[in-house]
Amino acid sequence: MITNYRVVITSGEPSGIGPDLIIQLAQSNWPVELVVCADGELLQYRATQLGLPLTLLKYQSTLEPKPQKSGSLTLLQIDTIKPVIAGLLEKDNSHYVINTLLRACNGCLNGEFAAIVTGPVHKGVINDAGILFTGHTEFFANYTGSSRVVMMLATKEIRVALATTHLPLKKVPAAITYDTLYEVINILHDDLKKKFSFPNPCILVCGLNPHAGENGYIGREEIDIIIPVLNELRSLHGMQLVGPLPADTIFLPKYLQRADAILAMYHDQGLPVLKFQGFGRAVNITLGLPFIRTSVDHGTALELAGLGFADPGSLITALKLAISMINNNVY
Ligand SMILES: NC(=O)C1=CN([C@@H]2O[C@H](COP(=O)(O)OP(=O)(O)OC[C@H]3O[C@@H](n4cnc5c(N)ncnc54)[C@H](O)[C@@H]3O)[C@@H](O)[C@H]2O)C=CC1
Ligand SMILES: NCC(=O)COP(=O)(O)O
Repeated sequence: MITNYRVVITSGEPSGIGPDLIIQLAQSNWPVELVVCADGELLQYRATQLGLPLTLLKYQSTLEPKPQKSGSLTLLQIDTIKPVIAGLLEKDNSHYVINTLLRACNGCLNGEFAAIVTGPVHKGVINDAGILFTGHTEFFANYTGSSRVVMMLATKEIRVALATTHLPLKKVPAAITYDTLYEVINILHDDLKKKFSFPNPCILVCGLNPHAGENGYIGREEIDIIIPVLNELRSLHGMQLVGPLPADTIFLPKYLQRADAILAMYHDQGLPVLKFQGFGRAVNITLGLPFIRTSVDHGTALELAGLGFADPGSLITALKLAISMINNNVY
């Protein structure tokens, strides 16, 4: 296993559970150096609230990366703007959140970090601060100039990718164009091969409308867009694409057993099933970025911050997946 590299972790919303989870993560040895983009004072204060030991080591990019010892984290200091109170949003600290993302992203682009693992942010409060923000996925895509990225959430048992990400529901149909869907399936197919080692992945594709449109009587997107894209990709590249299938039955075990991934047309078509099946141990992965990015499957859970009830399972799984992707040399 390659161990001499650094993974950068962002704290996410400072008043949420992100800091708690990172401190919990630090209670084990890790084979790689964990560089946390966060405010050290915030982490120390939260560690005291949680009653957990924490030593912060100053990040020095010129030193050789070292495996991270239990009870410690390497700190890349980013200052919060206002005092942080667990559970209480403060819009001015949104600039802190964005600064952590920018620093971590730049570090991935310049080779300082082998992967980024993100803690949960609060999209609403970032917008309250006057910063247009719909999610990390779109933020990293824009910042890196990636023309198209794909959000995929995965447990050990299922992988659910999304054709559209954080969009108001009424904008979804217009966003599912021939070109978009074509690119999304290409990225998904490519990454399932390269990053998840499926030699000839089988992707099940949801319809957009109830009953996948019922032959056009309950919507035409299947006939006008989805079927032509699937046909083209099958005939040009020999992809194993099944569908469009009705989204209400696509997750039945008999379909799932042949699927390497399910492609849902929109956020709440696919993610409720995934979260019902594996909340707390799923990972959110952005496909199509120039670096590895994994994240938690949950949000900021403000009501749990600082209390010691937040489950670090998803963050731990996200970090383990990032490490295994680095070791499989997927970039
Ligand atoms: N990766 C990210 O940055 C994500 C951010 N969000 C943001 O989080 C904010 C809150 O979103 P919600 O819809 O309330 O979802 P949420 O995931 O924060 O909370 C949903 C439920 O799950 C529980 N929960 C969440 N994480 C938990 C954990 N680690 N351990 C134990 N229980 C946990 C919460 O207490 C709550 O009952 C929103 O602003 C949303 O945009 C949501 C999802 C992902
Ligand atoms: N439901 C997933 C989510 O909201 C996280 O999105 P992102 O911030 O990773 O883009």
